[in-house]
Amino acid sequence: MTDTLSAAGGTETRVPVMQATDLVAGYLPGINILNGCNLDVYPGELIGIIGPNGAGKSTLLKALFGLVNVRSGSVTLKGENITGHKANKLVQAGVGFVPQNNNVFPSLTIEENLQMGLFLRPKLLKERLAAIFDIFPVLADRRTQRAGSLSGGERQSVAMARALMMDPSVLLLDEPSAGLSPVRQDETFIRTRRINKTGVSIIMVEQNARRCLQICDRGYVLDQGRNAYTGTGRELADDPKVIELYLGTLAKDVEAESGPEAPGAI
Ligand SMILES: Nc1ncnc2c1ncn2[C@@H]1O[C@H](COP(=O)(O)OP(=O)(O)OP(=O)(O)O)[C@@H](O)[C@H]1O
Repeated sequence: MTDTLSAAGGTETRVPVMQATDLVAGYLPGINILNGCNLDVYPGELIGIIGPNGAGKSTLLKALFGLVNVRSGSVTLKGENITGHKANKLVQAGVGFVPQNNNVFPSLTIEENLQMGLFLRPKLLKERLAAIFDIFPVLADRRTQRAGSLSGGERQSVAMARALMMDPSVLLLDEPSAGLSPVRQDETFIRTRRINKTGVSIIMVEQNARRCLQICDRGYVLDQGRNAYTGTGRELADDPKVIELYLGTLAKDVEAESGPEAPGAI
């Protein structure tokens, strides 16, 4: 599906950067986790996906990135069908993915981690490192430090930076603030918005639903593998039903679970 906009002198048809239509997907035979999900992200948008534990948010990201078997429905990238394409092919086509856990190579330095993100186009290393260090200046200062010695927030920065090395059109972020203190969570959200402002479309799954809705252009509430509510971040954050069902305790729970983290993190 495309969106037709009025523009000076005529109409302009916008093609979504990425679009999922009626996605059904799951891990085990006969058990579907996604039960007909729909999602689209247009150029330059920051999309938030929220919902209760087990709703299928991470599974949706994995289905977009070819990491879980799509049983029916489709995924397109700039209008091209990419349903079921493998992750390496998707990276080459302009999709970046930052998983929630195990998202850095701990024994490698920060710079080596970033280099790994560009192994498909090593000739661009100097140029891409300069662009990334512009967004993450602290990574440049600490480029020789091993990723295994970094805090959770710092690792998250390295993982995001690595995914950006290929200069993706769309970046998929799986709970980037998970396990971080409130201050580090805030830094992560600000950084995510900054990356988005450089022109990268972003689809972000988040447990910190309120904060996610504050920064995203549009959001999707998933429940039991289906779209429950969709709207702008503001519309969802102000919707009494969404507040009652999904925001009331969720944000408080996440804040209570977040532990302190060392100062001076990236
Ligand atoms: N590798 C797997 N094999 C089998 N079942 C899985 C696998 N990964 C996730 N699931 C199941 O899929 C369901 C949805 O999980 P998913 O991680 O997508 O939910 P979520 O909305 O991201 O939840 P959370 O906020 O708790 O991370 C859960 O019931 C989970 O147990």
